[in-house]
Amino acid sequence: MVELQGIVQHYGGVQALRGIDLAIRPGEVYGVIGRSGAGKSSLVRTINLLNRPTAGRVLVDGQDLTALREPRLREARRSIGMVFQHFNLLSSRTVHGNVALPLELAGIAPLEVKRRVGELLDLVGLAPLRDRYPAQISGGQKQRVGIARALANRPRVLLSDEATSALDPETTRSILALLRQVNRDFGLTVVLITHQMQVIKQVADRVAVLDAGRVVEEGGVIQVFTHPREAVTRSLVEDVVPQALPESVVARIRALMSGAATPGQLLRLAFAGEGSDQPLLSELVRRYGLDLNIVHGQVDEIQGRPFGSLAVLARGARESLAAAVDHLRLAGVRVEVAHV
Ligand SMILES: Nc1ncnc2c1ncn2[C@@H]1O[C@H](COP(=O)(O)OP(=O)(O)OP(=O)(O)O)[C@@H](O)[C@H]1O
Repeated sequence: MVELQGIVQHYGGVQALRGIDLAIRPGEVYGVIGRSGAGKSSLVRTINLLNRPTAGRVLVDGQDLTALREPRLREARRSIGMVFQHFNLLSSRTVHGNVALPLELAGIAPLEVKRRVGELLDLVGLAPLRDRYPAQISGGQKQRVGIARALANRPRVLLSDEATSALDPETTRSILALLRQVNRDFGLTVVLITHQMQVIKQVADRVAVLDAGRVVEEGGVIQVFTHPREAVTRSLVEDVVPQALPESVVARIRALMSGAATPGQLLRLAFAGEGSDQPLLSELVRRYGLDLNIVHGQVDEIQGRPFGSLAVLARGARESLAAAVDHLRLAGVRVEVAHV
């Protein structure tokens, strides 16, 4: 469990964090998103006191890190691993040497270091490259070294500061799969900050939205992505869950609605999880005799659970339309009757 209580971070006159309270559950993957400058890096760096906050407390498994002094602080920090956007590998050390470093610093005996590094390199799939130098491996491989190094002291928490931002989409997917794997296999709590919503969509359980140094929204990823409350969240998730209908679609709907004899309504449907497995639209046609025309939409997946949004032009008697909207809402679908 990672608890942040009243975290404030000032850099001279800049107030980067203005009172953050968060409780990150053991074993979850927790995402932090926000615009550039929102304070994401500052926040993740307070968790291992890479940045010591101006005020507030950081508790890991109930231990207040902000109250510790060396050498106990150094020891406590070993329970928190970190991976970085630009990998931060030592160019003068081999792959093996980079992963060995934190173990050597912790005073582990050379034979044990060798054994543990061997295991870690197997885990991240880099055993054959153990004698290469960072300049001789790809970005994705460098990040695997970064992850192996972060796991060396068997941490309980792994912090990821834009770990996939410098990687192409395919490599990103494989690194995220690795993070998910270590999260599951070791029950590791992962806190990741990213500006890539695809990353959150793929691996996070819960997400916090940071804006100007404050948490403005927090919740399960499906909830936050499909029902964003704040304007900043809506604009961030626009990439993966489009909020506004494209102009061309609006124009097409207007054309379809004008000149039609039967009254029509544009319904914006947002659904997540189990509801999306039901044949809801065909039921609306059968039960309420509606004419449906899907004008825009997408169905996607968050951690294996379907979610999506549809814009449907529905035509039929006024009472039938109202009954159909109730029917959808009862089935757990969020419905907005949109005006175009
Ligand atoms: N060492 C520093 N000294 C002075 N100001 C800083 C320092 N680090 C960050 N800041 C300022 O604090 C604010 C938050 O920065 P931070 O890097 O935490 O945001 P971020 O959300 O991670 O941004 P980005 O996504 O662009 O990396 C910004 O206004 C930034 O300019």
